[in-house]
Parts: sequence; C-alpha cells; structure tokens
Amino acid sequence: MILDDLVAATKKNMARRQEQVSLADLKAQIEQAADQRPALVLNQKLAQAPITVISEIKQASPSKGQIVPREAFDYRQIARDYTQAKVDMISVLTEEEYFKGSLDILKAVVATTDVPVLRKDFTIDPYMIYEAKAAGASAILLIVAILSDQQLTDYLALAQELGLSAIVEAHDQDEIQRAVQAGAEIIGVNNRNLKDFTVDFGNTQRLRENIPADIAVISESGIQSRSDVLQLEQAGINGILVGETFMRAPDKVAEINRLRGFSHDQD
Ligand SMILES: O=C(O)c1ccccc1NCC(=O)[C@H](O)[C@H](O)COP(=O)(O)O
Repeated sequence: MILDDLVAATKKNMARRQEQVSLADLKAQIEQAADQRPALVLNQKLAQAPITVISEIKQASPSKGQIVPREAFDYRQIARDYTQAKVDMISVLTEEEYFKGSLDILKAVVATTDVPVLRKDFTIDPYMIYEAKAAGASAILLIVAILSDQQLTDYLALAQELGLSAIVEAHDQDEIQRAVQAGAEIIGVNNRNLKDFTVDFGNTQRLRENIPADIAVISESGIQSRSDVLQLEQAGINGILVGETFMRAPDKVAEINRLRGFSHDQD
C-alpha cells in the first residue's frame, strides 16, 4: 500500500536530516527565530465564515506523477499568486521522494509570503513537528492511518505547545472516532482513497454528519469546481484544501476566485 511506502521513505529521509540537524539545534532555532507568526492561526480562520481556502504547492504526487514539469515549478511565483488571491493558508508538500518536495521549498515559501503555511507531510516523529516550526510553518498534518492513539495525542499536544495548528486527517468513520478521541480540533477528510486513489467526493459530506459541530472540517483532494465547493458548504464543511486544480491553472488567481464564486479578481 502506498502509505507504507510513503512512511518508509519518510523514515529514511528523516534519519538523513537528523544526522545533519539535531533536535537540540532545531529547538535552538525555534527559540532564536525572529519571525514569530501568530499561534494556532488556522483554528482562528476556520472559526470565521466564509469557507477557508488552503491552496497547495506540489509538483508531483503518487496518484498523478509529475503534475508540473520540474523546470516550470516556480514555487516562489506560485506563493505570490496565492498571496495575491488572498488564500487563507498555503500547503507545501515537503515529502521528498513521491511528491518531490522539501523543507527548503517550504522555507522559501515562508520567506516569500505572510500567508500562513501548512507543512504537508507524513508526520511520524516529534522531530518533524519541531522541523516544521523551525522552518516557519504555522500548521502540520497528522494522518490517523499512520499513527497510534498515543502518538496522535502526544503530537497534538506538542503542536499546541509550539503554536502550530494541526489538521488530523481521517478517511473513514473509525479514523474520525480516533481523531475526536485524541482531541483533534480540525479534522481533514481526504476524499482520495489512499489504497486505490479513487476520489469519492461525497466522503466528506457523509462523514461530516458524525463529527461534532465544534470540530472544524476541511475537505481534501479532488475539488475542481465551484459546484463542488457549494456542495461542501451546504454539507457544513469549514474549509477546502485544493492542490492539482490550482497547480494546473495557468491563471491561479482567477481559478481560486472561480472556486470561491467571485466573478472578477478581488483587489
Ligand atoms: O495525492 C496523492 O496521490 C496522495 C497519495 C498518497 C497520500 C497522499 C496523497 N495526496 C496528498 C493530499 O492530501 C493531496 O495533495 C491534497 O489533498 C490535495 O489534493 P488535490 O486537490 O486532489 O491535488
């Protein structure tokens, strides 16, 4: 299964980074950081209407292969476009092998924009949460399917301590229950089945009904049209995370506005 491969690749690459930068070094970087961004910023944005938009920067994925040619993957320009479109958060894939991301890309995006940044990765160790904070991220992803209950609880506590919002990603009812029990305040429901890559767009809608109303829900993957967004809004979704649709759009600002239902670019 792809998640097993992703976790194995993540372990290997994290071990390499740990040899280069110790946990003590990361903690020192966090203490000395001049650019302190607001804490738990995604929690605050999700509490406000209208729907929160998280725009993703990724050049490749396991399901789609190379989405943008390497030479055309200008992540700084994409960050500027997303900033111009006034998105609420920018998601940066940092997984190295399958998504061809990196922490350096995330750091460059943080340096390019004031928009808060989500480190999108397969978090398997507290080290990666400290790395995210040291790199200037404002949020992290915790995937229920690859973590034990104890890890979920501990990593949520660490994220909170560091002022990082945490999106806890679940795909079915059992994983939703585990996320709720661990104390998740934001649940990301992935419409993409990570076993066979099929996208069932109704997944978030069905699962939303069983998630307590005070927990914000973000619908992830496969969102392409204004009517998709309207359907999700009607189902009580608080946010959307969109990657491929924006990455493939020649005019990203117009595409984001189209999904939001704005007929013209907003100033
Ligand atoms: O996208 C994949 O192929 C994938 C495979 C295995 C694990 C995660 C995967 N995607 C990560 C994501 O969650 C998406 O990048 C994100 O939800 C945006 O999806 P999309 O709008 O469909 O690009």
